[in-house]
Amino acid sequence: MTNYAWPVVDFGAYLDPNSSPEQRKAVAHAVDKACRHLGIFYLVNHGIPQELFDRVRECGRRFFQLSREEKQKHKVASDTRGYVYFEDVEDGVHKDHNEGIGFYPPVNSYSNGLAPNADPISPDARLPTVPDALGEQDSWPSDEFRATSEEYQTHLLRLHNWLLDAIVTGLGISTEAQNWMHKPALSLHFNGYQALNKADIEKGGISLVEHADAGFITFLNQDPGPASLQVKDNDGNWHIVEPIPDALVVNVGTILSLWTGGQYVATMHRVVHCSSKPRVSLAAFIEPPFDAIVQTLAKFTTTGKHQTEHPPKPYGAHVLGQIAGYAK
Ligand SMILES: O=C(O)CCC(=O)C(=O)O
Ligand SMILES: [Fe+2]
Repeated sequence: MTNYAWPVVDFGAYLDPNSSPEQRKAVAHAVDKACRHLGIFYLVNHGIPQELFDRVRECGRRFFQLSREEKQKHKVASDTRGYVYFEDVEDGVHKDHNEGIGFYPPVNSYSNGLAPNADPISPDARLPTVPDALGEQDSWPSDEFRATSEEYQTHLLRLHNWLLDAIVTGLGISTEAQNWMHKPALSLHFNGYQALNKADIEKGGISLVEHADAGFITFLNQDPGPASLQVKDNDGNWHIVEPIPDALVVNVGTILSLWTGGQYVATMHRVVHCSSKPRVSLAAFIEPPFDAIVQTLAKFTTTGKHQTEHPPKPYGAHVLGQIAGYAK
């Protein structure tokens, strides 16, 4: 296990209306380089007020401090939305040990009563609907929790549009062919971790099992310490992602990797939390709407690292397959 100097991308130039095209290109180049390496980087000067950055994580911390009984009230018969508790132990060692609460827009192409072209990020999209492919509707712990989360989402969606601009500049493509990217589905998943026990620490217990995120890109807001997130390199070695206060950790998901024929790496990551201080993180997943067709972009079908066939399919089919895979 080593500490690793992950790239730090200063996004200030992208957000500053006075910066030159060259300054913006330099940022786009830094994003491109990081995505090709292991698909992960810190983003600083991202424009989200520090106070909000901490306040939204604090909502999660207060929620996870509630009794199990209180938290269970937010279970919504889904492994994705609402409150979830995972504990998988084999021979006294944890393979998975975390809890979470997730908020997902309705799956608009899967018979939840919304028209297929409903804007998944419009306020209407979060009105109560019948259960959809991800389970029942969101269950917010409080109005304050919801208002803070929505304030944070608004900032993230703005940031996503800028980052998307940097990504397409870095890749030398246009977004025209993928217009869903301008109205993505944004989901929030708060994660809570208690310390792994002594046997876990001695025998390699895991808090959150190794995975790549299913969507396009993830913005992670992690506790300032201690370090528990780890990323796997191409040789199978794990490296710690030390928290940098106020920095977002950005990582590539499987769809952005698929877009680029594997030139951008879907970051393999996991969490091992050993400190007695509980840890909270907030993952914001930028995803295509479920009815968007995802496939490798024409530019990369012959230049991508992976020449395997990826027939175009709706994102919904892709992500539900991935969820089914986890559930095995
Ligand atoms: O807690 C973390 O640092 C990572 C969380 C994560 O990987 C996820 O929610 O997908
Ligand atoms: Fe993840």
